[in-house]
Amino acid sequence: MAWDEAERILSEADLIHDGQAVDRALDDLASQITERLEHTRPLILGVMIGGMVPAGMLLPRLGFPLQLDYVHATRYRGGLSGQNDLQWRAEPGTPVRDRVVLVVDDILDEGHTLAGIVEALQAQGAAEVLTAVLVNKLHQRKHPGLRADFVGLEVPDRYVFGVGMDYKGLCRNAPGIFAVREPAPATGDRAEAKEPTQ
Ligand SMILES: O=P(O)(O)OC[C@H]1O[C@H](OP(=O)(O)OP(=O)(O)O)[C@H](O)[C@@H]1O
Ligand code: HPA
Repeated sequence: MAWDEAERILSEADLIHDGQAVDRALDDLASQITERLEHTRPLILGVMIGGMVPAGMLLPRLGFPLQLDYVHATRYRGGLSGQNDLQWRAEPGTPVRDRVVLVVDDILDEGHTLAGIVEALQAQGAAEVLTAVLVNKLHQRKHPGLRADFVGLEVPDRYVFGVGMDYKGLCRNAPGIFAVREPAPATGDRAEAKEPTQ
């Protein structure tokens, strides 16, 4: 774990969206999701690990009956660049057949994670699969045609962390959304993430 490095990264990072902006975005997401899903008895699936923070902040803002479960699929696995394969660590425990499903994640970056999850849920017979992300990263490297149905905030094409998003497994608890100041490998870069020495 990169504890010393994370402390330095956190102290030098640029604040992109503060906690109040995050709260406003979650309020806005909640009203859009309510309008679309309140009569559908949806299954909400948080995407572990990062999605647990925005999902936990979003759910108390939803005032209609829903069911909560999770999936765990990871592409970055503690690094700063995504691997080609999406590694499944937990499929949904709740059957999705004929259900309206809302997948909640922290960030839509290149979109391969959400695309893989949506494809798996559709293959399992979900009636409809919708996606909500706290942040969408702005760049032109998206999985073809991939966009989230509900987006809270936009972030620039920099490595970001906070409100669920990690820097090498740490800093998910930062109360706003921060961008790493020092140059980091672009997330589209397939190079191995450099692990720090302790
Ligand atoms: O749009 P993409 O480029 O596919 O990246 C987005 C995904 O990457 C992160 O997950 P990660 O694999 O880092 O796992 P984590 O949730 O444990 O941080 C994030 O939580 C998204 O699920
Ligand atoms: O910029 C990012 N930050 C944290 N996790 C991520 N997963 C994909 N992109 C990012």
